[in-house]
Formats: sequence, structure tokens, C-alpha cells
Amino acid sequence: MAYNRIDPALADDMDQYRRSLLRIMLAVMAAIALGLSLSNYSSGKELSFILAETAIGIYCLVFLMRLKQVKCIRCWMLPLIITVFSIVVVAIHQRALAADGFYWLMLMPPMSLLFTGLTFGGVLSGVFGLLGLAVLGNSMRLADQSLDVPLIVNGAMCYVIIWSTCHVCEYRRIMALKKLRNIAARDPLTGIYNRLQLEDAFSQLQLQHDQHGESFAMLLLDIDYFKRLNDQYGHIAGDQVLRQLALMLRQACLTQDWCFRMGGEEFCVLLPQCDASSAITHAENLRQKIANHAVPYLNHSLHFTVSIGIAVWPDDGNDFDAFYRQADERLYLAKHQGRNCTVGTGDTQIQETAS
Ligand SMILES: Nc1nc2c(ncn2[C@@H]2O[C@H](COP(=O)(O)OP(=O)(O)OP(=O)(O)O)[C@@H](O)[C@H]2O)c(=O)[nH]1
Repeated sequence: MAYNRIDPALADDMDQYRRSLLRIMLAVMAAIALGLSLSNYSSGKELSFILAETAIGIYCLVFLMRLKQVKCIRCWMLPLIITVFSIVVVAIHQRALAADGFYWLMLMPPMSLLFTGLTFGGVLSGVFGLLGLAVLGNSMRLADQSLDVPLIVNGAMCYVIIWSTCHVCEYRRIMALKKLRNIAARDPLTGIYNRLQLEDAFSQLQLQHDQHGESFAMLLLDIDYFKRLNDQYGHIAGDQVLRQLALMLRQACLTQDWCFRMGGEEFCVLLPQCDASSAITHAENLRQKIANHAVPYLNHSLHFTVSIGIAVWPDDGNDFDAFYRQADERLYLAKHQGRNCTVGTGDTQIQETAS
């Protein structure tokens, strides 16, 4: 089992960005729509337009007032975008408004790409662009029996430039955000997740437990006498050991999603769908594998061992802090009992001590 830890946070960032832009845009749209409906009313324009403008203005105001509570921005934006730009297309159809109606259509790509997403917004604004051009050409042909080709070509070129620029900008913004999130989530030395991600991963497993009753385990590992290793062979050798241990943990977990460097020489592994006895088996296998492994460094073979503390959910705590504390206390006990050993759940006894 694996899950994508970056995307929920990324989605959250994008959501905040959209909301702050929306606040300004909805206020402007409400003012324009209500202003237009008033001016069209006083100049005796077509009633259907006045009603549509009033409805859009009111919708924008309600949306603006409820923006903090609205969960699905796309669900609110989609009817607004489709209604506004359908009215624009209808306006283009009326010969008198054909060209200036097309200017308004240029707002479609930035709005739909920003507020309904890259793929959906790209397709939607592409369809509306083509529709607008077809309606513009048709309304000219109906009125004059001729096509103003330069106007159509200029309109199409501007639309394509705006559409592609917005698409590239939005794509690059999302990629940059993903990259930044990834940098912030990982430990630069070993490449595995840092401690900030642990609580998030824990919440995901806790949810799995609440929904399906699956227990899971946490292993806290700390390298024994790491200071001595650093002092004897130097910090570069120590770094090599840390990288090798991270690699072994990733291999043991089959996925990197559940391995974390807590800082210094301390690591954490989460074991999904794991009870107390399989956690001990897993931890012991890992401990022995590490103890039997040699890290090549210059012309040395570096040997090192780890001590491990285990906590199993839901037996060992009722929240993250208590759960983590339990694993930490058992790690401390493992150190106290002579290192290179595992202390498991239950009655906090040593499961196996070093040879
Ligand atoms: N090479 C290297 N060393 C680090 C890094 N982070 C922390 N250390 C070193 O890790 C050592 C931790 O030492 P201690 O906390 O005394 O732990 P220990 O020597 O492993 O002793 P026990 O944990 O009690 O077995 C210190 O010497 C730190 O300088 C790192 O990123 N690279």
C-alpha cells in the first residue's frame, strides 16, 4: 500500500492561491455585471440580457460571501464560467456586438485554466474559443454575406496566444510548486522523507485503521555509537553510513513512502497492516541485516548496528505524540539494555539483545 503524500498539500496550496484571486475577481465581476444590468435597464436594452446580468451579479456576490465555506471551488466556478461565456457567445452572434463580444471571450482561458484545472480548463476554453470564432464568422456572413477574414484571423491568433501562454504559465506554476514541496519534504542527505512528513503519514494510517480496522507499527531506529564512527573515520564516512542505512530501510519497506529520517542518526519506519508480533519479526530481520552489512568506504569496511523501539497502533497510545513517545521510550530502553537490540510492544521487555 502506498499513498501520495505531496499532492494533498499541493492541492491545499493551489486552493489558497485560487481563493485569494477569486476574492478580487468575484468582486470585480459582481460590480461589472450589476453595473451593466443597471445601465442596460436605463437605456431600455433587451430584458433577457438585463436579467442574465443581474443573476450573474447576484451569484458572484453570494459566492464571494460564502467563499470561506465553499469546499469545491470548481463546482461553483463551472456554472459561472459556462453561463458568462455562453452569454458572450450569444452576444457575438448578434452582429452589432460581434467584435467586442470576442474581446470578452479572451478572458476565458485564464479564468477556466486557473479555476477549473489544467486539463479541464484547457479543453473548456479551447472549445469556447473555437465556438466563439465559428459564431463570429457565421454572424458576419449572415449580416453582410461576407467574412471579415483579417478580423477572424487576428481574433484566432490572439486567442491561441492567450490560451497557450496561460496553459504554459499554469503548468510551470504547478511544477514549481511540486518541486518546492518535494524539497521541503525530504532530507537532503539521504533523499528520504524528513520528520515533518511523519505526522502526515501517521494520520493516513490512522484513517486506514478507523475505516478498516488495520493496525500498524512504528519502528524508531538509532545508530549505535555513531559519534565513535564519525570520530574514527570522519564525517564523510558517517554520511555514507547514513545514506546506506536509508537505502536499506527503503528496500526493507519496498517503498520510500514509509521511511523517515528524524534527524542526526535517528530514523523511523512505519509498517502498514502490521500487528505486534509481525512488527517484532520485521524489526529483528532489519536489525540483523544491518548488523551483517558492511559499508565500503575508501579501503575500509564500516560495520554498524542499530537499536530499535517499537510502538503498535492502537495499543500504544491514543494520539501521535503518545504513540511516538512510546516508541522513543522503548528505543531508550534498547540503548540502555546494551544496544543492537529491539524492544517491542506489550510489557516493554527486551526481545533480543546483542550478541
Ligand atoms: N556524519 C554525520 N554525523 C552526524 C549527522 N548528524 C548527526 N551526526 C553525528 O551523530 C552523532 C550522534 O552522537 P550521539 O548522540 O552521542 O549518539 P551515539 O554516538 O550514536 O551514541 P548512542 O546513540 O548512545 O549509541 C554526533 O557525533 C553527531 O555529530 C550527519 O548528518 N552526518
